[in-house]
Amino acid sequence: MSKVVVVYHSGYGHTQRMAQSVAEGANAELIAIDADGNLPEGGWEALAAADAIIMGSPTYMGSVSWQFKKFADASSKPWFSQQWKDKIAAGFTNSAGMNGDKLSTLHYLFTLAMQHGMIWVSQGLMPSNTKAAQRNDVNYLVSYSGAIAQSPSDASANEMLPGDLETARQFGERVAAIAARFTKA
Ligand SMILES: Cc1cc2nc3c(=O)[nH]c(=O)nc-3n(C[C@H](O)[C@H](O)[C@H](O)COP(=O)(O)O)c2cc1C
Repeated sequence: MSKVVVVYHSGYGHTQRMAQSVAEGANAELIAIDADGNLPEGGWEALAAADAIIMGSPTYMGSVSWQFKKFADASSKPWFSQQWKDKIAAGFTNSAGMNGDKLSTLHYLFTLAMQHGMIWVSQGLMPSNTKAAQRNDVNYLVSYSGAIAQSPSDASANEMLPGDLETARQFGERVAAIAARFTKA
């Protein structure tokens, strides 16, 4: 069985809920980047042992949070020995706006994965974009590059929409299925 790790930062809990849904779908280990931008003990080792790494950050000012960026810069250490090369990679983000420049964040995560020589997995879900579309449909926000969610700026993490969380769960499932194809039995 392949090992999937979800590594994420969340300032106020919304992206954490999304990360939990992704991890549920992928049957993955969750690793939280803390408020100082550091991993818990054993975090780097878990990433080194993973077949797939799914990275998540809230969108802050059109990109990842500084805590996630600190983690990304610290990943230059495994980069030196090409530790993550040929691992499966994927990304997700959450922000207050329906758009809010979330794609910039996904592009940043993609670029980080490419720097590491990883293999990027797309969202892979059909868009819900017809006149009949409902806010709680899967992939209502219509992303192709990774999973996205939207939390109004005055909504608590408990109010994350079930459609966005289900989108995240199905995304995790997809990444795990792709990782399994790449993992030797
Ligand atoms: C410093 C900061 C910058 C933000 N920038 C954006 C932004 O560029 N686009 C957006 O849609 N929302 C933005 N937001 C709103 C957050 O993305 C939103 O509140 C999100 O749910 C926070 O996720 P978290 O609870 O995981 O930290 C910003 C929030 C903060 C605190």
